[in-house]
Amino acid sequence: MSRPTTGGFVKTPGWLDWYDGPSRPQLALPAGAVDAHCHVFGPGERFPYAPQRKYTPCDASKEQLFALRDHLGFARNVIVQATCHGADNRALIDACQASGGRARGVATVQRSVTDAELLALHDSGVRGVRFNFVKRLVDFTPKDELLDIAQRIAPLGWHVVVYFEAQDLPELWDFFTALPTTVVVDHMGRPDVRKPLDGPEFGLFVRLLREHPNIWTKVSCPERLSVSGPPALPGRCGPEQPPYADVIPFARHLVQTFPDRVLWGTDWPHPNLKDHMPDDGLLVDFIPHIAPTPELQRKLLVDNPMRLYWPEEWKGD
Ligand SMILES: O=C(O)c1cc(C(=O)O)oc(=O)c1
Repeated sequence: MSRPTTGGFVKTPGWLDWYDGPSRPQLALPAGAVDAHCHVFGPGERFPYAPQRKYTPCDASKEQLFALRDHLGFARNVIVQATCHGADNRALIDACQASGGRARGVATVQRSVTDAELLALHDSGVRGVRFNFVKRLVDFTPKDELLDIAQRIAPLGWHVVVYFEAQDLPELWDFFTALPTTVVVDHMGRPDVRKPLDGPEFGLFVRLLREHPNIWTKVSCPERLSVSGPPALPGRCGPEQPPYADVIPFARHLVQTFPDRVLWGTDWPHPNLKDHMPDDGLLVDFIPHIAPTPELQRKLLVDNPMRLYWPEEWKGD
């Protein structure tokens, strides 16, 4: 079934809609598990997409996100502002407010944001800002503006989420390591998984985390990073043939080396995929391949996101 986009918007040609009727995961998620990277899109008629966006998605509402959360067995969501909404955080705020405390948000703000606006975002559940360096998604923002924003949000106890491609890390290194907050790197810094795990490119990323204890990463989006599959689709993968096998060594290395600084998320509704749309239930079943023990799974899915997003409720040590 083709998903609509409302409000007079037209989906980007070739747009892949999110997967209809995902399977129920075989993995029994630990109690209180958090999907720490997902988005809401619109609906466009209520929350229009930003004029400067680089793509127009199908709508993906908060009700649909919360239904997926319950179906997969997650307790909570961290909703990350998608670039198609620019710095207009209304859809994100609406979703956080409607969640009954079960969703936190990562917003996108401009330098012109006022202190009162930041406090209102905090009251809605926002706990971080996102800086995006992926050229196909955003126009360039000068680094001094971003640093200014980071300095403004630091006193609120917020963190910075960054999204970039592996080949751009050398140029971004000094900026990232100067940030005054916890820094969370989206999607493992997008490694090229055809390159060796112990090669210079991924090695630089591992060094970034090793030398900077304030830097965390999301071991998410194998469906974006995989080159040789197989995809997380019914009949295409299984216990003997895990999905996205070429991504597993990279993600597992990060989980095992930095078990207290990794997060996991579905990335639903999976913007801009070109090849296939994963079954989100099978994506959850990918987790044991990268976090092979119950303890690693608990840190990845409960302890770490709770410590970062719900510290007042986190009872761990
Ligand atoms: O790779 C992407 O296309 C992508 C886009 C967005 C966004 O548009 O915000 O977020 C993501 O996490 C990933």
